[in-house]
Amino acid sequence: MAPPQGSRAPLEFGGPLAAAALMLLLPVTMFHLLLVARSGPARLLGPPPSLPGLEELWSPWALLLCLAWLGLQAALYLLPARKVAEGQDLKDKSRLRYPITGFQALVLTALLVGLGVSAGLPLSALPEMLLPLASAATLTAFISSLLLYLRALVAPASALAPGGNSGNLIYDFFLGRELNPRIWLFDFKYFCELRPGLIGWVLINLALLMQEADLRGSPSLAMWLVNGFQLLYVADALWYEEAVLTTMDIIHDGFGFMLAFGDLAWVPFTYSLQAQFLLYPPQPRGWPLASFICLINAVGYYIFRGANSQKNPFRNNPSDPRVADLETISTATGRRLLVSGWWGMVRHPNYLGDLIMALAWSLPCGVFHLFSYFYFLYFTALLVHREDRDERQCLQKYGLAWHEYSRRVPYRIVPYVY
Ligand SMILES: NC(=O)C1=CN([C@@H]2O[C@H](COP(=O)(O)OP(=O)(O)OC[C@H]3O[C@@H](n4cnc5c(N)ncnc54)[C@H](OP(=O)(O)O)[C@@H]3O)[C@@H](O)[C@H]2O)C=CC1
Ligand SMILES: CC(C)CCC[C@@H](C)[C@H]1CC=C2C3=C(CC[C@@]21C)[C@@]1(C)CC[C@H](O)C(C)(C)[C@@H]1CC3
Repeated sequence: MAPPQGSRAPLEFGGPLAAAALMLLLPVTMFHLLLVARSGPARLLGPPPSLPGLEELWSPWALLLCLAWLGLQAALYLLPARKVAEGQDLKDKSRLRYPITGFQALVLTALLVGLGVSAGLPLSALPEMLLPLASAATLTAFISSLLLYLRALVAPASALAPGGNSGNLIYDFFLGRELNPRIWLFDFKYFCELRPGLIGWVLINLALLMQEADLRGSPSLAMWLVNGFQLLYVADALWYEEAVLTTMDIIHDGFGFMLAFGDLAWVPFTYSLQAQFLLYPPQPRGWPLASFICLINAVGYYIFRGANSQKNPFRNNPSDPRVADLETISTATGRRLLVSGWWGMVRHPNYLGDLIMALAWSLPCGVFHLFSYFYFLYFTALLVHREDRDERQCLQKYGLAWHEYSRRVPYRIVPYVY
């Protein structure tokens, strides 16, 4: 049921036609990249590799593995939580509760995988299954989005997201209609955003590292770097799990195809492209270069973590001693905006740190292969677009106060550049 005329949010992502195109283009791009990655010298802009047969693209075992993975992560989500956090205020001023079990899920998954490998589980065979696994994840995302769309038909208007309820079936299916679809404490969007895809990503990376060890006797330094950096990123996301409750995806976006596909398929299969790339050909890296790349990653992480660790406590409790000294401006909504610290440097310091890390993840693959920079290029486009969406949402929320913030902090992501 669409909200009454007049209360509809402006269409984002280019409207229904672009949403339809994206629903086709995103899976096609993902499969293209997976095929290119295993085709020897991986060329991003080269001719598409020949299409594999159906038996290479689909396997019922891969679907079973995918569902078992989701089942395992769901079971770990439901384990007794070290903490139950509250989300931000909803329209009716109530707050939802979220179990904080992400890091524990990562550690338990690592223990289970460790036990499995020592009992003979052939983890290094996983990369051979990436294509059918990606097909299974795409199908799961598609069916989940369909069920979520149907569920939203009977949801009360108060449960719907600000966007994603235009009345256009394709657009709403893509963006997602319900803001927080959940059954009791099991919140589907929160679960998918942080668990199966992120933990699946580092598991694929680990399997690629083990495959490289099988192929060459030991993993290369470049492979260690990519694995280490990305494990740090995922472990950080799960350690600071609560911080995801103040992100745009949880507060603003509905749960539809974009996030379901993004979380379940796009993240594990395209975010692991650098490790996939590193299997062919070997990329010898010396320690001086490796140390420099580590330094770039450390700078990115420092900015990313610093910025998110200022915004999140501030949003939960503005008088939190960690942020109480920061300068703020008031807004007509009663909420304040940080104008000093990281948020006084640019308007999206967390994006800046994230982008610097993205660069550090590609550098171990060398500078001659555009393919290994796919993540960096895609991520730059994603964050520039996301920043633009957020800017419009904040302008709508905070009006004059946002203009004042933009005047005081004129750069969006990169100081003196953008
Ligand atoms: N690896 C990946 O694929 C991706 C990673 N990310 C990362 O996820 C994280 C979250 O991103 P995202 O949700 O887009 O953005 P933010 O975490 O920056 O959240 C934006 C919101 O923060 C609040 N805000 C903005 N400016 C201020 C300020 N000066 N003071 C206080 N609050 C402010 C506003 O919400 P309000 O005022 O209503 O609280 C705004 O809508 C980022 O670190 C990003 O890099 C994001 C996308 C993809
Ligand atoms: C496929 C489409 C083009 C877009 C899909 C976008 C999604 C892949 C991303 C949207 C926001 C995300 C976030 C993270 C992962 C990628 C998606 C789901 C995040 C969980 C990564 C780890 C970070 O520490 C974070 C801040 C917790 C991120 C939150 C946003």
